Amino acid sequence: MENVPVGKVSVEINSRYGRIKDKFMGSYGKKPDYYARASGRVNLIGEHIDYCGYSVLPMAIEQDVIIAVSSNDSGRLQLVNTNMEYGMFECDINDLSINKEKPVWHNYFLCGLKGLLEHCKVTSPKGLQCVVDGTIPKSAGLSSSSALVCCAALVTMHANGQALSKKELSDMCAHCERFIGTEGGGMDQAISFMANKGTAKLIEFNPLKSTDVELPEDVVFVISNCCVELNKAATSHFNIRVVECRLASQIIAKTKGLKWREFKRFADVQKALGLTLDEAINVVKEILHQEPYTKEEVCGILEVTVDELAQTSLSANTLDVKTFKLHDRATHVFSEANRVLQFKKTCDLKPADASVVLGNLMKDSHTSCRDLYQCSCDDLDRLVDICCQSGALGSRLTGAGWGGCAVSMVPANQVDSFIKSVTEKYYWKDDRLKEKVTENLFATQPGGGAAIYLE
Ligand SMILES: Nc1ncnc2c1ncn2[C@@H]1O[C@H](COP(=O)(O)OP(=O)(O)O)[C@@H](O)[C@H]1O
Ligand SMILES: CC(=O)N[C@H]1[C@@H](OP(=O)(O)O)O[C@H](CO)[C@H](O)[C@@H]1O
Repeated sequence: MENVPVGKVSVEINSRYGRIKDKFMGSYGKKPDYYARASGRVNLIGEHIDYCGYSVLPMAIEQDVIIAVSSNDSGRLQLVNTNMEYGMFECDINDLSINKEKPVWHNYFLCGLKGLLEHCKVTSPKGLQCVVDGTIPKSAGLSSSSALVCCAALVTMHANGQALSKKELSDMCAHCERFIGTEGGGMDQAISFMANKGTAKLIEFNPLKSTDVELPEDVVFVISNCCVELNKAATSHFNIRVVECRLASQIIAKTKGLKWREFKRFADVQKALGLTLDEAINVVKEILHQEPYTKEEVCGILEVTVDELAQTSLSANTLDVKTFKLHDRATHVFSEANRVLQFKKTCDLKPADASVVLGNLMKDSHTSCRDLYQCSCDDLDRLVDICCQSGALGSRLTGAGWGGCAVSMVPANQVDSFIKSVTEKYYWKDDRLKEKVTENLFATQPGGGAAIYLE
Protein backbone atom coordinates (compact mmCIF):
# COMPACT_ATOMS: atom_id res chain seq x y z
CA MET A 1 0.00 0.00 0.00
CA GLU A 2 1.47 3.30 -1.11
CA ASN A 3 1.94 6.13 1.40
CA VAL A 4 1.89 9.88 0.80
CA PRO A 5 5.40 10.96 -0.26
CA VAL A 6 7.59 13.18 1.91
CA GLY A 7 9.71 15.50 -0.24
CA LYS A 8 11.95 18.55 0.05
CA VAL A 9 11.06 22.13 -0.81
CA SER A 10 13.37 25.09 -1.09
CA VAL A 11 11.62 28.25 0.10
CA GLU A 12 14.36 30.31 -1.60
CA ILE A 13 13.57 28.85 -5.03
CA ASN A 14 9.81 28.37 -4.55
CA SER A 15 8.48 31.85 -3.83
CA ARG A 16 4.98 30.69 -2.85
CA TYR A 17 6.39 28.54 -0.04
CA GLY A 18 8.61 31.48 0.85
CA ARG A 19 5.58 33.75 1.26
CA ILE A 20 3.72 31.13 3.32
CA LYS A 21 6.78 30.73 5.55
CA ASP A 22 6.97 34.53 6.04
CA LYS A 23 3.30 34.61 7.00
CA PHE A 24 3.92 31.75 9.43
CA MET A 25 6.87 33.50 11.06
CA GLY A 26 4.86 36.73 11.27
CA SER A 27 1.94 34.90 12.89
CA TYR A 28 3.71 32.56 15.29
CA GLY A 29 7.25 33.97 15.60
CA LYS A 30 8.98 30.79 14.46
CA LYS A 31 9.59 28.62 11.38
CA PRO A 32 7.09 25.91 10.36
CA ASP A 33 8.15 22.28 10.98
CA TYR A 34 6.74 21.11 7.65
CA TYR A 35 4.26 21.84 4.84
CA ALA A 36 1.39 19.71 3.55
CA ARG A 37 -0.11 20.08 0.09
CA ALA A 38 -3.32 18.73 -1.50
CA SER A 39 -4.50 19.62 -4.98
CA GLY A 40 -7.84 20.48 -6.52
CA ARG A 41 -9.14 18.49 -9.44
CA VAL A 42 -11.03 18.76 -12.67
CA ASN A 43 -13.43 15.96 -13.48
CA LEU A 44 -13.19 15.18 -17.19
CA ILE A 45 -16.30 13.01 -17.23
CA GLY A 46 -18.57 11.17 -14.76
CA GLU A 47 -20.61 13.82 -12.95
CA HIS A 48 -22.79 13.09 -9.94
CA ILE A 49 -22.24 9.37 -10.18
CA ASP A 50 -19.51 8.72 -7.58
CA TYR A 51 -22.07 8.71 -4.75
CA CYS A 52 -24.09 6.20 -6.79
CA GLY A 53 -21.08 3.84 -6.79
CA TYR A 54 -19.90 4.47 -10.38
CA SER A 55 -16.43 5.20 -11.71
CA VAL A 56 -15.33 8.73 -12.57
CA LEU A 57 -12.45 10.17 -14.58
CA PRO A 58 -10.77 13.20 -13.00
CA MET A 59 -7.25 14.61 -12.98
CA ALA A 60 -5.52 16.71 -10.34
CA ILE A 61 -4.82 20.35 -11.23
CA GLU A 62 -1.94 22.60 -10.29
CA GLN A 63 -4.13 24.80 -8.02
CA ASP A 64 -3.95 23.52 -4.46
CA VAL A 65 -4.06 24.07 -0.72
CA ILE A 66 -0.75 24.31 1.14
CA ILE A 67 -0.60 24.34 4.94
CA ALA A 68 2.52 25.32 6.90
CA VAL A 69 2.54 23.60 10.28
CA SER A 70 4.23 23.54 13.65
CA SER A 71 3.05 21.02 16.27
CA ASN A 72 3.26 21.39 20.05
CA ASP A 73 1.82 20.13 23.34
CA SER A 74 -0.50 23.07 23.98
CA GLY A 75 -3.72 21.18 23.25
CA ARG A 76 -4.80 24.09 21.01
CA LEU A 77 -5.54 24.40 17.31
CA GLN A 78 -4.61 27.77 15.77
CA LEU A 79 -5.44 28.59 12.17
CA VAL A 80 -4.40 31.61 10.12
CA ASN A 81 -5.28 32.01 6.43
CA THR A 82 -3.24 33.99 3.90
CA ASN A 83 -6.53 35.13 2.38
CA MET A 84 -8.10 37.94 4.48
CA GLU A 85 -11.55 36.64 3.49
CA TYR A 86 -10.98 33.77 5.92
CA GLY A 87 -10.63 34.92 9.55
CA MET A 88 -8.34 33.47 12.23
CA PHE A 89 -9.59 30.56 14.30
CA GLU A 90 -8.55 28.94 17.56
CA CYS A 91 -10.02 26.13 19.67
CA ASP A 92 -9.26 23.30 22.11
CA ILE A 93 -8.04 20.41 19.96
CA ASN A 94 -9.83 17.95 22.26
CA ASP A 95 -13.17 19.69 21.85
CA LEU A 96 -13.97 19.99 18.14
CA SER A 97 -17.42 21.04 17.01
CA ILE A 98 -18.30 21.27 13.32
CA ASN A 99 -21.05 23.71 12.42
CA LYS A 100 -23.18 22.28 9.58
CA GLU A 101 -25.61 25.20 9.60
CA LYS A 102 -22.96 27.81 8.85
CA PRO A 103 -20.04 26.15 7.05
CA VAL A 104 -17.36 28.76 7.82
CA TRP A 105 -14.00 27.79 6.33
CA HIS A 106 -12.33 26.41 9.45
CA ASN A 107 -15.08 23.76 9.66
CA TYR A 108 -13.54 22.04 6.62
CA PHE A 109 -10.20 21.93 8.44
CA LEU A 110 -11.98 20.47 11.47
CA CYS A 111 -13.49 17.72 9.28
CA GLY A 112 -10.03 16.47 8.29
CA LEU A 113 -8.62 16.91 11.79
CA LYS A 114 -11.50 15.13 13.56
CA GLY A 115 -11.69 12.41 10.91
CA LEU A 116 -8.01 11.54 11.26
CA LEU A 117 -7.98 11.64 15.08
CA GLU A 118 -11.05 9.38 15.26
CA HIS A 119 -9.82 7.00 12.56
CA CYS A 120 -6.42 6.56 14.21
CA LYS A 121 -7.88 6.66 17.74
CA VAL A 122 -5.42 9.38 18.79
CA THR A 123 -6.19 10.11 22.45
CA SER A 124 -3.66 12.92 23.14
CA PRO A 125 -3.52 14.92 19.90
CA LYS A 126 -0.68 17.33 19.25
CA GLY A 127 -1.51 21.02 19.30
CA LEU A 128 -1.20 22.67 15.88
CA GLN A 129 -0.25 26.10 14.61
CA CYS A 130 -1.05 26.42 10.92
CA VAL A 131 -1.04 28.87 8.04
CA VAL A 132 -3.41 27.88 5.22
CA ASP A 133 -2.87 29.11 1.66
CA GLY A 134 -5.19 28.09 -1.19
CA THR A 135 -5.24 28.82 -4.92
CA ILE A 136 -8.31 26.80 -5.99
CA PRO A 137 -11.28 29.05 -6.84
CA LYS A 138 -13.92 28.30 -4.21
CA SER A 139 -17.34 26.79 -4.96
CA ALA A 140 -16.37 26.45 -8.60
CA GLY A 141 -16.43 22.67 -9.01
CA LEU A 142 -12.66 22.26 -8.64
CA SER A 143 -12.79 20.77 -5.14
CA SER A 144 -11.43 23.56 -2.99
CA SER A 145 -13.26 22.19 0.05
CA SER A 146 -11.95 18.64 -0.34
CA ALA A 147 -8.41 19.87 -0.88
CA LEU A 148 -8.67 21.68 2.46
CA VAL A 149 -10.17 18.63 4.19
CA CYS A 150 -7.51 16.30 2.73
CA CYS A 151 -4.68 18.70 3.57
CA ALA A 152 -5.93 19.07 7.17
CA ALA A 153 -6.06 15.28 7.55
CA LEU A 154 -2.54 15.02 6.18
CA VAL A 155 -1.28 17.71 8.56
CA THR A 156 -2.86 15.86 11.51
CA MET A 157 -1.52 12.49 10.41
CA HIS A 158 2.05 13.76 10.17
CA ALA A 159 1.91 15.73 13.43
CA ASN A 160 0.68 12.69 15.36
CA GLY A 161 3.17 10.23 13.89
CA GLN A 162 0.56 8.19 12.02
CA ALA A 163 1.12 6.57 8.61
CA LEU A 164 -1.98 5.84 6.55
CA SER A 165 -1.82 4.68 2.95
CA LYS A 166 -3.16 6.94 0.19
CA LYS A 167 -6.19 4.65 -0.12
CA GLU A 168 -6.96 4.75 3.60
CA LEU A 169 -6.62 8.53 3.60
CA SER A 170 -8.93 8.82 0.56
CA ASP A 171 -11.64 6.67 2.13
CA MET A 172 -11.28 8.35 5.49
CA CYS A 173 -11.47 11.87 4.00
CA ALA A 174 -14.49 10.99 1.84
CA HIS A 175 -16.19 9.94 5.05
CA CYS A 176 -15.09 12.87 7.22
CA GLU A 177 -16.02 15.60 4.73
CA ARG A 178 -19.60 14.43 5.40
CA PHE A 179 -19.29 15.92 8.93
CA ILE A 180 -20.05 19.22 7.18
CA GLY A 181 -23.33 17.79 5.89
CA THR A 182 -22.76 17.12 2.17
CA GLU A 183 -23.00 13.49 1.15
CA GLY A 184 -20.34 13.40 -1.58
CA GLY A 185 -19.08 10.22 -3.14
CA GLY A 186 -15.31 10.24 -2.70
CA MET A 187 -14.00 11.29 -6.12
CA ASP A 188 -12.36 14.50 -4.89
CA GLN A 189 -10.52 12.96 -1.97
CA ALA A 190 -9.40 9.95 -4.03
CA ILE A 191 -7.84 12.00 -6.82
CA SER A 192 -6.31 14.44 -4.33
CA PHE A 193 -4.30 11.60 -2.77
CA MET A 194 -3.92 9.18 -5.69
CA ALA A 195 -3.10 11.56 -8.55
CA ASN A 196 0.17 11.19 -10.44
CA LYS A 197 1.65 13.99 -12.51
CA GLY A 198 1.01 13.57 -16.22
CA THR A 199 -1.98 11.24 -16.11
CA ALA A 200 -5.73 11.40 -15.57
CA LYS A 201 -7.23 8.58 -13.50
CA LEU A 202 -10.19 6.26 -13.67
CA ILE A 203 -11.36 6.11 -10.06
CA GLU A 204 -13.45 3.06 -9.13
CA PHE A 205 -15.19 2.63 -5.79
CA ASN A 206 -15.88 -0.29 -3.47
CA PRO A 207 -13.10 -1.13 -3.35
CA LEU A 208 -11.33 2.10 -4.19
CA LYS A 209 -8.99 1.71 -7.14
CA SER A 210 -7.26 4.17 -9.46
CA THR A 211 -6.00 3.39 -12.97
CA ASP A 212 -3.94 5.70 -15.18
CA VAL A 213 -5.74 7.05 -18.25
CA GLU A 214 -3.56 8.24 -21.11
CA LEU A 215 -5.20 11.26 -22.73
CA PRO A 216 -4.69 12.01 -26.44
CA GLU A 217 -1.51 14.01 -27.04
CA ASP A 218 -3.08 16.38 -29.55
CA VAL A 219 -5.54 17.97 -27.11
CA VAL A 220 -5.34 20.25 -24.07
CA PHE A 221 -7.96 20.62 -21.34
CA VAL A 222 -8.96 24.20 -20.61
CA ILE A 223 -10.89 25.25 -17.51
CA SER A 224 -13.22 28.25 -17.58
CA ASN A 225 -15.14 29.55 -14.57
CA CYS A 226 -18.56 31.08 -15.20
CA CYS A 227 -18.07 32.87 -11.86
CA VAL A 228 -21.42 31.88 -10.35
CA GLU A 229 -20.71 30.37 -6.90
CA LEU A 230 -22.72 27.75 -5.05
CA ASN A 231 -21.58 26.51 -1.65
CA LYS A 232 -22.64 22.86 -1.35
CA ALA A 233 -22.80 22.72 2.42
CA ALA A 234 -24.77 25.97 2.76
CA THR A 235 -27.50 24.83 0.33
CA SER A 236 -29.49 21.63 -0.21
CA HIS A 237 -29.07 21.40 -4.03
CA PHE A 238 -26.39 18.73 -3.78
CA ASN A 239 -27.99 16.55 -1.11
CA ILE A 240 -31.38 16.66 -2.88
CA ARG A 241 -29.73 14.96 -5.87
CA VAL A 242 -28.09 12.37 -3.59
CA VAL A 243 -31.47 11.65 -2.00
CA GLU A 244 -33.30 11.49 -5.35
CA CYS A 245 -30.79 8.84 -6.49
CA ARG A 246 -31.20 6.93 -3.24
CA LEU A 247 -35.01 6.95 -3.51
CA ALA A 248 -34.93 5.89 -7.16
CA SER A 249 -32.61 2.97 -6.36
CA GLN A 250 -34.80 1.92 -3.41
CA ILE A 251 -37.99 2.03 -5.49
CA ILE A 252 -36.37 0.00 -8.28
CA ALA A 253 -35.05 -2.47 -5.67
CA LYS A 254 -38.48 -2.87 -4.03
CA THR A 255 -40.34 -3.21 -7.33
CA LYS A 256 -37.88 -5.91 -8.40
CA GLY A 257 -38.37 -7.86 -5.16
CA LEU A 258 -35.08 -6.99 -3.44
CA LYS A 259 -34.83 -6.06 0.28
CA TRP A 260 -34.88 -2.35 -0.58
CA ARG A 261 -33.73 -1.11 2.84
CA GLU A 262 -30.35 -2.72 2.16
CA PHE A 263 -29.81 -0.49 -0.90
CA LYS A 264 -28.73 3.12 -1.13
CA ARG A 265 -26.86 3.26 -4.44
CA PHE A 266 -27.72 2.51 -8.06
CA ALA A 267 -24.55 0.48 -8.60
CA ASP A 268 -25.53 -2.00 -5.87
CA VAL A 269 -29.06 -2.40 -7.25
CA GLN A 270 -27.72 -2.86 -10.78
CA LYS A 271 -25.32 -5.53 -9.54
CA ALA A 272 -27.98 -7.34 -7.48
CA LEU A 273 -30.28 -7.45 -10.52
CA GLY A 274 -27.45 -8.52 -12.84
CA LEU A 275 -28.18 -5.75 -15.35
CA THR A 276 -25.97 -4.01 -17.88
CA LEU A 277 -26.12 -0.20 -17.81
CA ASP A 278 -28.29 -0.20 -20.96
CA GLU A 279 -30.66 -2.69 -19.35
CA ALA A 280 -30.75 -0.51 -16.22
CA ILE A 281 -31.91 2.43 -18.38
CA ASN A 282 -34.75 0.27 -19.69
CA VAL A 283 -35.69 -0.71 -16.13
CA VAL A 284 -35.90 2.99 -15.27
CA LYS A 285 -38.33 3.50 -18.18
CA GLU A 286 -40.37 0.52 -17.07
CA ILE A 287 -40.60 1.39 -13.36
CA LEU A 288 -40.25 5.15 -12.83
CA HIS A 289 -42.52 7.89 -14.17
CA GLN A 290 -41.22 11.16 -15.52
CA GLU A 291 -43.32 13.49 -13.39
CA PRO A 292 -41.92 14.36 -9.98
CA TYR A 293 -42.89 12.03 -7.12
CA THR A 294 -44.49 13.54 -4.03
CA LYS A 295 -43.11 12.44 -0.68
CA GLU A 296 -46.46 10.73 0.06
CA GLU A 297 -46.27 8.75 -3.18
CA VAL A 298 -42.72 7.60 -2.33
CA CYS A 299 -43.88 6.57 1.17
CA GLY A 300 -46.79 4.66 -0.38
CA ILE A 301 -44.52 2.73 -2.77
CA LEU A 302 -41.96 1.91 -0.10
CA GLU A 303 -44.70 1.25 2.49
CA VAL A 304 -43.16 3.50 5.16
CA THR A 305 -44.28 6.51 7.19
CA VAL A 306 -42.77 9.95 6.56
CA ASP A 307 -40.69 9.52 9.73
CA GLU A 308 -39.39 6.14 8.58
CA LEU A 309 -38.49 7.61 5.18
CA ALA A 310 -36.39 10.23 6.97
CA GLN A 311 -34.43 7.39 8.57
CA THR A 312 -34.03 5.16 5.54
CA SER A 313 -33.41 7.71 2.83
CA LEU A 314 -33.21 11.42 3.68
CA SER A 315 -30.49 13.72 5.01
CA ALA A 316 -30.84 16.47 7.64
CA ASN A 317 -31.18 19.21 5.01
CA THR A 318 -33.67 17.35 2.78
CA LEU A 319 -36.33 16.55 5.40
CA ASP A 320 -38.60 19.31 4.09
CA VAL A 321 -38.29 18.53 0.39
CA LYS A 322 -41.76 17.85 -0.98
CA THR A 323 -41.15 16.41 -4.47
CA PHE A 324 -38.44 14.26 -6.02
CA LYS A 325 -37.55 13.77 -9.69
CA LEU A 326 -36.52 10.16 -10.05
CA HIS A 327 -36.81 9.08 -13.70
CA ASP A 328 -34.53 11.75 -15.15
CA ARG A 329 -31.95 11.56 -12.34
CA ALA A 330 -31.68 7.78 -12.74
CA THR A 331 -31.40 8.05 -16.53
CA HIS A 332 -28.58 10.56 -16.16
CA VAL A 333 -26.66 8.36 -13.73
CA PHE A 334 -26.80 5.16 -15.79
CA SER A 335 -26.02 6.95 -19.08
CA GLU A 336 -23.19 8.99 -17.53
CA ALA A 337 -21.68 5.82 -16.01
CA ASN A 338 -21.73 4.38 -19.53
CA ARG A 339 -20.02 7.48 -20.96
CA VAL A 340 -17.17 7.16 -18.46
CA LEU A 341 -16.51 3.59 -19.63
CA GLN A 342 -16.62 4.68 -23.28
CA PHE A 343 -14.25 7.58 -22.55
CA LYS A 344 -11.75 5.26 -20.87
CA LYS A 345 -12.04 2.67 -23.65
CA THR A 346 -11.45 5.34 -26.31
CA CYS A 347 -8.33 6.59 -24.46
CA ASP A 348 -7.04 2.99 -24.28
CA LEU A 349 -7.79 1.98 -27.88
CA LYS A 350 -6.73 5.32 -29.43
CA PRO A 351 -8.81 5.18 -32.64
CA ALA A 352 -7.92 7.75 -35.33
CA ASP A 353 -10.92 9.90 -34.36
CA ALA A 354 -10.34 9.54 -30.59
CA SER A 355 -10.52 13.23 -29.77
CA VAL A 356 -13.78 13.65 -31.72
CA VAL A 357 -15.33 10.67 -29.89
CA LEU A 358 -14.16 12.01 -26.51
CA GLY A 359 -15.44 15.50 -27.35
CA ASN A 360 -18.88 14.13 -28.22
CA LEU A 361 -19.01 12.18 -24.95
CA MET A 362 -18.24 15.40 -23.07
CA LYS A 363 -20.97 17.27 -24.96
CA ASP A 364 -23.51 14.51 -24.22
CA SER A 365 -22.47 14.59 -20.58
CA HIS A 366 -23.20 18.30 -20.37
CA THR A 367 -26.58 17.91 -22.05
CA SER A 368 -27.49 15.20 -19.57
CA CYS A 369 -26.31 17.29 -16.59
CA ARG A 370 -28.26 20.28 -17.88
CA ASP A 371 -31.52 18.62 -18.89
CA LEU A 372 -31.85 15.43 -16.85
CA TYR A 373 -29.86 16.19 -13.71
CA GLN A 374 -30.59 19.93 -13.79
CA CYS A 375 -27.32 20.80 -12.07
CA SER A 376 -26.20 23.57 -14.45
CA CYS A 377 -27.26 27.23 -14.60
CA ASP A 378 -27.82 29.76 -17.40
CA ASP A 379 -24.37 31.37 -17.23
CA LEU A 380 -22.62 28.01 -17.22
CA ASP A 381 -24.70 26.77 -20.18
CA ARG A 382 -23.86 29.97 -22.06
CA LEU A 383 -20.16 29.50 -21.27
CA VAL A 384 -20.24 25.86 -22.47
CA ASP A 385 -21.89 26.99 -25.73
CA ILE A 386 -19.25 29.70 -26.18
CA CYS A 387 -16.49 27.14 -25.58
CA CYS A 388 -17.93 24.85 -28.25
CA GLN A 389 -18.23 27.80 -30.71
CA SER A 390 -14.64 28.78 -29.90
CA GLY A 391 -13.08 25.55 -31.13
CA ALA A 392 -13.51 23.06 -28.27
CA LEU A 393 -14.09 19.48 -29.42
CA GLY A 394 -16.18 19.01 -26.30
CA SER A 395 -17.11 21.08 -23.28
CA ARG A 396 -19.09 20.35 -20.14
CA LEU A 397 -19.69 21.51 -16.62
CA THR A 398 -17.30 19.95 -14.14
CA GLY A 399 -17.85 19.19 -10.46
CA ALA A 400 -21.08 19.69 -8.60
CA GLY A 401 -22.39 22.42 -10.94
CA TRP A 402 -25.13 25.03 -10.40
CA GLY A 403 -22.33 27.44 -11.32
CA GLY A 404 -18.56 27.08 -11.31
CA CYS A 405 -16.41 25.72 -14.09
CA ALA A 406 -16.63 24.16 -17.50
CA VAL A 407 -13.87 21.91 -18.80
CA SER A 408 -13.21 22.00 -22.54
CA MET A 409 -11.10 19.71 -24.70
CA VAL A 410 -9.28 21.85 -27.24
CA PRO A 411 -6.94 20.86 -30.11
CA ALA A 412 -3.42 21.60 -28.80
CA ASN A 413 -2.66 23.90 -31.73
CA GLN A 414 -5.79 26.02 -31.14
CA VAL A 415 -5.49 26.79 -27.43
CA ASP A 416 -4.46 30.43 -27.92
CA SER A 417 -7.29 31.22 -30.31
CA PHE A 418 -9.73 29.35 -28.05
CA ILE A 419 -8.72 31.40 -25.01
CA LYS A 420 -8.91 34.66 -27.00
CA SER A 421 -12.37 33.85 -28.27
CA VAL A 422 -13.77 32.78 -24.85
CA THR A 423 -12.21 35.87 -23.26
CA GLU A 424 -13.96 38.14 -25.73
CA LYS A 425 -17.30 36.36 -25.84
CA TYR A 426 -17.73 35.61 -22.12
CA TYR A 427 -15.39 37.61 -19.87
CA TRP A 428 -15.24 40.91 -21.77
CA LYS A 429 -19.02 41.00 -22.00
CA ASP A 430 -19.27 41.48 -18.23
CA ASP A 431 -17.60 44.45 -16.49
CA ARG A 432 -17.19 42.45 -13.25
CA LEU A 433 -15.20 39.73 -15.04
CA LYS A 434 -13.02 41.83 -17.37
CA GLU A 435 -10.11 42.05 -14.94
CA LYS A 436 -10.36 38.44 -13.80
CA VAL A 437 -9.70 36.47 -16.94
CA THR A 438 -6.37 34.80 -16.10
CA GLU A 439 -7.53 33.29 -12.82
CA ASN A 440 -10.77 32.03 -14.39
CA LEU A 441 -9.69 30.79 -17.82
CA PHE A 442 -6.59 28.60 -18.06
CA ALA A 443 -5.19 25.48 -19.69
CA THR A 444 -4.33 22.65 -17.33
CA GLN A 445 -2.21 19.51 -17.27
CA PRO A 446 -2.67 16.46 -15.03
CA GLY A 447 -0.99 17.35 -11.71
CA GLY A 448 0.46 15.34 -8.83
CA GLY A 449 -1.15 14.13 -5.61
CA ALA A 450 -0.92 15.19 -1.97
CA ALA A 451 2.49 15.32 -0.28
CA ILE A 452 4.37 16.45 2.81
CA TYR A 453 7.35 18.79 2.28
CA LEU A 454 10.26 19.54 4.55
CA GLU A 455 12.68 22.41 4.02
N1 LIG B 1 -8.15 28.66 0.43
C1 LIG B 1 -9.13 28.39 1.28
N2 LIG B 1 -9.02 28.72 2.57
C2 LIG B 1 -10.01 28.48 3.43
N3 LIG B 1 -11.17 27.90 3.10
C3 LIG B 1 -11.35 27.55 1.84
C4 LIG B 1 -10.35 27.76 0.86
N4 LIG B 1 -10.81 27.30 -0.33
C5 LIG B 1 -12.06 26.82 -0.08
N5 LIG B 1 -12.39 26.97 1.22
C6 LIG B 1 -13.66 26.59 1.88
O1 LIG B 1 -14.39 25.73 1.04
C7 LIG B 1 -15.67 26.35 0.70
C8 LIG B 1 -16.07 25.96 -0.70
O2 LIG B 1 -16.59 24.65 -0.67
P1 LIG B 1 -17.62 24.13 -1.78
O3 LIG B 1 -18.74 25.11 -1.88
O4 LIG B 1 -17.95 22.74 -1.45
O5 LIG B 1 -16.82 24.28 -3.13
P2 LIG B 1 -15.80 23.41 -3.96
O6 LIG B 1 -16.59 22.91 -5.11
O7 LIG B 1 -14.75 24.37 -4.38
O8 LIG B 1 -15.29 22.31 -3.09
C9 LIG B 1 -15.41 27.83 0.86
O9 LIG B 1 -16.60 28.56 1.07
C10 LIG B 1 -14.50 27.86 2.08
O10 LIG B 1 -15.24 27.74 3.27
C1 LIG C 1 -16.96 16.81 -1.47
C2 LIG C 1 -18.07 16.54 -2.40
O1 LIG C 1 -19.21 16.41 -1.97
N1 LIG C 1 -17.77 16.45 -3.69
C3 LIG C 1 -18.73 16.13 -4.74
C4 LIG C 1 -18.99 17.35 -5.61
O2 LIG C 1 -17.77 17.90 -6.02
P1 LIG C 1 -17.34 19.50 -5.99
O3 LIG C 1 -18.41 20.27 -5.32
O4 LIG C 1 -17.19 19.87 -7.39
O5 LIG C 1 -16.04 19.51 -5.25
O6 LIG C 1 -19.78 17.00 -6.73
C5 LIG C 1 -19.24 15.98 -7.57
C6 LIG C 1 -20.18 15.80 -8.73
O7 LIG C 1 -19.69 14.87 -9.63
C7 LIG C 1 -19.01 14.67 -6.77
O8 LIG C 1 -20.21 14.07 -6.40
C8 LIG C 1 -18.13 14.96 -5.56
O9 LIG C 1 -18.03 13.81 -4.73
